[in-house]
Amino acid sequence: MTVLAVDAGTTGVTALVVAEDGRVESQGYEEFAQYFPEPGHVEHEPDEIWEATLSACRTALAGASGTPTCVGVTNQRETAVLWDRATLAAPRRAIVWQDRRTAPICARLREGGHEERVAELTGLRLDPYFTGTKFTWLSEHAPDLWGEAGAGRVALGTVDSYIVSRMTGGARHVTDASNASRTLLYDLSAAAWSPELCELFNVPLRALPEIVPSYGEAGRTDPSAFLGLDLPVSGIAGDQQAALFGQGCFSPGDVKCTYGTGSFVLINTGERIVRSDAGLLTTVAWQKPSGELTYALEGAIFVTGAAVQWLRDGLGLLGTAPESEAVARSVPDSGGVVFVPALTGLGAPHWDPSARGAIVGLTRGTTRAHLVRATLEAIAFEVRDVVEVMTGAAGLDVPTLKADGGASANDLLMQMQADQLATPVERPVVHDTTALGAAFLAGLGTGLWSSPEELARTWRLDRRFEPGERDDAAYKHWLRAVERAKHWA
Ligand SMILES: Nc1ncnc2c1ncn2[C@@H]1O[C@H](COP(=O)(O)OP(=O)(O)O)[C@@H](O)[C@H]1O
Ligand SMILES: O=P(O)(O)OC[C@H](O)CO
Repeated sequence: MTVLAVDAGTTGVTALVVAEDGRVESQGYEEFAQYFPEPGHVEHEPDEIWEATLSACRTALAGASGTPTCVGVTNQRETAVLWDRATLAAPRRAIVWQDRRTAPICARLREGGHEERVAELTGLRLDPYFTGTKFTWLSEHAPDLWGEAGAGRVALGTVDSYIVSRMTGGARHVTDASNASRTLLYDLSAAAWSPELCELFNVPLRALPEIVPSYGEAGRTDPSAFLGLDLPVSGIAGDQQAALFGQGCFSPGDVKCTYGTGSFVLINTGERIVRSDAGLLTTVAWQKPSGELTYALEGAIFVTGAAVQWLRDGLGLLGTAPESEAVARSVPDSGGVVFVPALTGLGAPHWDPSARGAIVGLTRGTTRAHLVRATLEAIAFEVRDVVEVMTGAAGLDVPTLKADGGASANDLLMQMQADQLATPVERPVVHDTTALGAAFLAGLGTGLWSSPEELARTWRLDRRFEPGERDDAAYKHWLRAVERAKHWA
């Protein structure tokens, strides 16, 4: 028996067929376009996300031994999507989590004295990252659509809700608690949409999805909409929470970092809602079918792998992202170059939407290899900044870091990370623990697996990176450069 897992990420969609023993039987992947209509704006075409989902699933299913028994969905979080409830067509592009256009709305709400109450209810902060102010922006810039949403004809949601809606032929409009907890509209303690927050952000509650547990049957795929398949959709979670699950971080204190477009460090805090005033977010990790919630503290870094992608696509310095490793290894250090990849502002622990990227320390001797190496170092520094907040202000212990995601394939980056943290970094055989986590949730949801403990036994170590010598002088340069990147736009 197998499970089909769909990971609709920021760069593209991955589909895995996962066997009962946790092995990946087959996979498919399809990139989709990124739209940057104005500086600071990042958009996706929902139809293209759906087409990429179908294509990735087709490839994965073609390599699988039989028909899967259920489907799990995981997704880039916070991205605001709208679609017509009857036709499922999207009337406009989605506003992506990285989009900074709502910085003025956040400032307005802050000036209005709302920040403390929003943080108290949601565990989040007033930052353009989250869905809430993206909806507010739409209400102000697309009033007709907002009228349609209020009348129940247009659905509002995140990428998980959109995909499940498409898979079920429009029969289900749902999201899970982990995704809901990223919207600024979810009351963490009440475990429900907050009417107070919906009013503050001008969001019609009736247009929002029903919140369901992260596993258990949430709907069935419609064969005419989804590749002829009639399967239960039995797992849904935001991608970072799914990765925490896929890494087997089931116990309080377990920590993982996923290196994708951005990097997200999550520590399981069990049944406790732990709050941080040092730049970490409090979030739902997952919700069991019984309703019981597991929470996490999160450090969200917006641009890590995307900086490598920018070297490739924006500057043409690399042919492929994996090439960054050999190019960086061709020099012993970054030659004094420091790159702060604040290309979409800064997230944890700084939270400055007006920060912009900075490259300092250039000389006539600087080569592309130095800049590429400085980019990998920047990723390790950014994660160190977040882990230092976890172990310092938040008083948590991080004895090892479990790493996953596309950029975790980079051995040099992983070694830099272990050195910078002075902590071992462990990478599992399956780097794509996000999709694996969605498969685990879906399989638990249908009884294919009986407990998380059973799943934990399927975790296999690929490589452990032991900490070596760390360059504190380079880190000091990094901290100075970060200060320069702040308050730029
Ligand atoms: N070997 C590598 N070294 C450095 N970066 C990489 C490597 N492979 C992929 N990446 C980066 O990782 C990102 C893709 O990882 P993935 O986990 O698929 O991201 P997402 O889920 O955000 O779409 C891209 O931004 C890419 O530039
Ligand atoms: O698509 P990813 O893997 O970069 O993850 C995006 C996050 O969910 C944003 O919060």
